[in-house]
Amino acid sequence: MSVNSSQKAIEMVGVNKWYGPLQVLKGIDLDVSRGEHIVLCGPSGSGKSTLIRCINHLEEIQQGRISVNGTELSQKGTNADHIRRDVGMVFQQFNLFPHLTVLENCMLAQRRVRKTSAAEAKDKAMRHLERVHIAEQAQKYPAQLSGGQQQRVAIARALCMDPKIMLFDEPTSALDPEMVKEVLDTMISLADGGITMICVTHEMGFARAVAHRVIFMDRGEIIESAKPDAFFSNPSHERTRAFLSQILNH
Ligand SMILES: Nc1ncnc2c1ncn2[C@@H]1O[C@H](COP(=O)(O)OP(=O)(O)OP(=O)(O)O)[C@@H](O)[C@H]1O
Repeated sequence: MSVNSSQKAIEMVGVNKWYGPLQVLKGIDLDVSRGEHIVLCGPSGSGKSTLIRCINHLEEIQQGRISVNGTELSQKGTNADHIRRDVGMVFQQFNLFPHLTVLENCMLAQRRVRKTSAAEAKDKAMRHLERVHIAEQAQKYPAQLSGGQQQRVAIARALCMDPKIMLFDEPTSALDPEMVKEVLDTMISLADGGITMICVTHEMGFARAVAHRVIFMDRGEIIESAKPDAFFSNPSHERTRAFLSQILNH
């Protein structure tokens, strides 16, 4: 797992965000290096999803700066499309188009956004479906697949856009336990390929296996950020210890 710490993939400086009167991000400072893998954890409602959704302007921030691969996201998101070219996102609920086949799901954005030819889009879709071991399901519709298979399609679909950064928002939390491993294995092999990754998850085995850094958030703030060994064996903050004992004993 190589990290190029001289080059920043993501830079967040003094980011504050409110939903009405509720401040959900409080002074977030975060640098992510190219090739770095970050696992973001914390209690429900601590702002994890909001933080990663701000990176590609699915949410607007009110204060602070966010840059992606050296391009600063404008406050109103006028250059969000440019930023999103580099950023793939995978959600808890897969978000596949139900009326399109697996193959069509993987071709759509390539055709619409990149104006790729049908043959090229199909070729790339099949390559990524093979990469996530699901090429044989290409002609099926999402509803005909298991949750784990749908999530692997969602990952393949994101990869078809050649993202430099992948954001995962609790990608396994809607899955039956027996399907979690197949999705985590896919993500581990993706991490081995050197892509920059931020993953919101409570899968601490995954964090130990791939994370360069584990970040703990609580009530809109980054409380702790450490390498996995230190994070798990010797967390420095009481709130991190309480959170870890809760999830590890669950
Ligand atoms: N669209 C919205 N409008 C108003 N409040 C919101 C909205 N989205 C999130 N919130 C609130 O913002 C806070 C942070 O939510 P967020 O989803 O980022 O937390 P989280 O740490 O990802 O939680 P979870 O682990 O439960 O997904 C919560 O209090 C939530 O209720």
